[in-house]
Amino acid sequence: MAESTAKRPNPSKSNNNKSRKRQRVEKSSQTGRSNASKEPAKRQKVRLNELAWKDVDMPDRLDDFEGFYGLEEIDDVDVVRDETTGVISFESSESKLAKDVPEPTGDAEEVGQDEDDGDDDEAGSWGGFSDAEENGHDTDNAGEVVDNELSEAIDSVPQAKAKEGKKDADGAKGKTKKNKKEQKKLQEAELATNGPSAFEILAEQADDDEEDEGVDVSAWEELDLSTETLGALSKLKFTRPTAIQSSAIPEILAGHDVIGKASTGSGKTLAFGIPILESYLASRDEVKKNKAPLAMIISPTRELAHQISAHLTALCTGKTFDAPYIATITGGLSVQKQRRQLETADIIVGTPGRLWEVISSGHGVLDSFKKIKFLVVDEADRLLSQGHYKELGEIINVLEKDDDFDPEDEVDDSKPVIEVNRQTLVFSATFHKGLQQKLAGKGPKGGELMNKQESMEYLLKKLHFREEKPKFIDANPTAQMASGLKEGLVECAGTEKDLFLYSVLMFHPKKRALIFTNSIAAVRRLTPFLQNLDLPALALHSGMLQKARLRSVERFKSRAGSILVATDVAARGLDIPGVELIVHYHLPRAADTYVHRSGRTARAEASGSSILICAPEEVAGVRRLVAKVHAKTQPSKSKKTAFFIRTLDIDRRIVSRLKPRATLAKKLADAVIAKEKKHSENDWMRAAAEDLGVEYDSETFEAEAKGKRGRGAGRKKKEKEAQGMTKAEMQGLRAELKSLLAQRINTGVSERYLTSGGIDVEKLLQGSGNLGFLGDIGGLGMDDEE
Ligand SMILES: Nc1ncnc2c1ncn2[C@@H]1O[C@H](COP(=O)(O)OP(=O)(O)OP(=O)(O)O)[C@@H](O)[C@H]1O
Repeated sequence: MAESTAKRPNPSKSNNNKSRKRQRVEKSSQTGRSNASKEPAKRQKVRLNELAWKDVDMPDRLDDFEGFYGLEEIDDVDVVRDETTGVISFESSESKLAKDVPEPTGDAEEVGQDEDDGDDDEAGSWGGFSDAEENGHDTDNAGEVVDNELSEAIDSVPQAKAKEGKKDADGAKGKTKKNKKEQKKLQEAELATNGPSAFEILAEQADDDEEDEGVDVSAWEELDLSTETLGALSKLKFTRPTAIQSSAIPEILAGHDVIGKASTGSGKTLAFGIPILESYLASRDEVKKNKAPLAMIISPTRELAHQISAHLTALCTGKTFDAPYIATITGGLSVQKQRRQLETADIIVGTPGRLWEVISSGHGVLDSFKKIKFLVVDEADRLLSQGHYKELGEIINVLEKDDDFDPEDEVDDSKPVIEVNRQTLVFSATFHKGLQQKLAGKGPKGGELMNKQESMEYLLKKLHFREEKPKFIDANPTAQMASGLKEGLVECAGTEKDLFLYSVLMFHPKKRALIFTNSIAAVRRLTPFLQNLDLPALALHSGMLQKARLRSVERFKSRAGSILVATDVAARGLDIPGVELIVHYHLPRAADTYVHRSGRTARAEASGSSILICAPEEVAGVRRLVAKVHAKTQPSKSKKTAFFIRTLDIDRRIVSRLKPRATLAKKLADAVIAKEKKHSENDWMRAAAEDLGVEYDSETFEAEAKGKRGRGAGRKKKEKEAQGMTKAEMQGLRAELKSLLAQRINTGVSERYLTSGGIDVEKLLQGSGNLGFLGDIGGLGMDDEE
C-alpha cells in the first residue's frame, strides 16, 4: 500500500470546509542524510503520519479555497535514500512523534514511494486542473466541451483527504477511533467542496441531530433492505421509494442487469446506489479482503461524478455502519494520487477519460477493476453518444480481456473474453428512441451493427451484459419530464428577447432561476444586463476561470432568489434544491437538451416552470421539439394537432413599461463589453505590431478598416458607438436607470387601480407583489388545448 503522508488532514479542525488543505513535508535532503549527523543516536525510522505536525497559520479567505487551508509543517525530519535500492525512508527524533498514533510498521519502501508520489501530486494538483485526457476528449466533441469544463470547475475537491482518512481508518490492526473520525470528516470535506446539494443538506441534518430518530420508512419494507440501509434512509428522511427505485432495486438485488429510464430528478442515483450499498454491507469483509472495488460508476462529467459521490456518501452518513470508501476519479488531480485512492476504494465514481488514463498507466489497477461486481453507466445516452464513448468503450474492452493489457495494443476483438461476472446497470432520463423500442422488445430485431460511431445500440452491445436480455425498466413510459414541471413559451420579436427575459423574471419575483443560452457571448452580455436592472444574476460558462465558476455555483446554491445565466454546461446533473424557474433564452438544440435543461427544476416531486423565449420564426420548431418530447403523453393526437405547450399571455402593456429600463440596462452592458473588447483587441494588435516590428497606431488601423463595409457592418457601427461612450455619458445613463428603477411601474389596469397605490415591480421583487395583475400566467402548463 502506498500511503500518502505528504498531505494529511488536520483532525483538530472541526470545520472541514475550511480545513480543506494541502500539507507539505519540509525535506532536508532528497539524496542523503544531511541532518542525520545532528543526533544520530536518538533518531528512528518514522512514518510521516506519526509525526506531530504543526498548523501553519493561513488567512481565512475563500480565495485559498483550492488547497491552501490547513497547511501543516514539520521540521527535523530526514529523508533517507538507500543508495543501493533507491528506497526512501524517514528518520526523526522521538520528540517529533505524535502521542496517539499506532506503532510504525517500518515499511520503508511504501513510505518512500509515498513521498515521491506526494511531490508529484503537488505538481499535479497545482497544474491548473488541466486534464489532458479529458481535454482531448473535449476537443473531439466541441459542442460538448462545456460540460466537462464545468466538471473541471468543481474538480478542486482534495480527494486525497478522504483517501487519507480512509487509509488511516483501514490502517491494518491499528484502526483507532480517531482514524475513523478522520475518515468521516474527510469524506464530509469532499462533500462540502461541491456545496450543499439536497443530499448533503440532508446528510448534515441526519448527522447534526443525533437525537433525531428519522422518519418512518415502512414504505421501503417491501424492498427487503437491511436495517442499516433503512436507518440511513430514515435519517435522510426519504419516507418512500420513488417509482424508479421501487422498480429497479428488487431487480438489481436479484442479480439482474438493468437499464433504467426515469424522469429527471426522480432519484435514479439511489436506484443503483442502494443495491450497491446493500451488496457492500452483505460482503464488506470480502470486499476489503479482495482489495478490489465493489462497484465502478461512470459519469459523463466530473461535476456529475462528484455529485454522485456526494449522494452516496450522504446515504452512508448514518453512523450505524462503517461506510464504504468512495473514490472520485476525475481530472484535476494527479494520476499517482488517484492510483493510491484506488488501492482502498470500495466504490469508484469517475469520468471515462480519467478512468482510462488510470487504467492505461498500468500499475495493476486493471486486475482489481476486473473484479468489480457492478458497472454503472449513468447518463448513459450522453456517455454512449458520439465523442464520449471512446474511453468508455476502451475501458469495457480491457475489463473483459483475459490477457495482459498493453495500452499500445490495438484492441483485438478476437482475443478471449472473460466470463462477465458483474452486473451492468445503465441509467438515464432520455434514451434514443429506436434503442428504447428495442430494449422494450417492441422494435425490429436483428443483429446488424449500425454506424459504429453513432449507434448507442452498438455501444450497449459493447457493455457485455451478463444476461442476454437486461431488464429494461421504464419508470415513466409516457414522460421524460418531471410531473411537477409546467411548460410555457413566450413569443416576442428576436430583437426583444432581452426585454422579455427581464419581463419573465419580473413576473417571477424572487424565484431561483436558471437561464440557458447557447453561447458564452450571450452569458457575458446577459449577466451584466440583468445586474444593471438590480437582479442578482451570476454567470456560468466554460470560458470562466475555475474559481469564478465555483463561486457562481456556490452562490447560486446558497442564495435564495439568485439567477444563474449559463450555457448548457449546467444542463445535466446539477442538483440544486429550490430552482423554481428555467428560462430557455436560446432554444435548446435538441429534444434531450430540452429535457435535461428543464430537469434542473421540479426535482424530487417539487414543482417548477420551464419557459422558452421564442422569436416568431422559432415557434414552429419549438412546438415540434416539445411535441417530440411529449409524444407519448398524447398518443391519440396526430402530430399536426398535438400542442403541448401554451403560449404565455404576458401583459404587453407592462412589458412596454419595462422597456425604458431594459433599453438603458442593455446600452450600459453593451458599452462595458465593447470597451473591454476594444482593450483586448488593442492589446492584441499592439502585440502583433511589436512582433512585426511596426509602430501600432490604432487610429490608422481603424481608418483603414473604415472603408471596408461588409457583413456585420451595422453591428460594428453600434459597437463603435458603445466603445466611444464617455465616462460622463455612462454615469448619466446609470443615473437615469437608477431613477427609473426607483419609480413604480403601474400595471395599467385602470387609473383607479393606479391611484390606489397599484402594484409595482419593486414590490414584486421584494416578494410582496400580487401576481394577479400579471394576467394569465396560471395557464403555464401541460395543457394540450390551445
Ligand atoms: N426516495 C426518495 N425520497 C425523496 N427524495 C428522494 C428520494 N430519492 C432521491 N431523492 C431526492 O431526489 C433528488 C434527485 O435525485 P437524483 O439526482 O438521483 O435524480 P436523477 O433521477 O438522477 O436526476 P437527473 O436525471 O436530472 O440526473 C435528490 O435531491 C434527492 O434528494
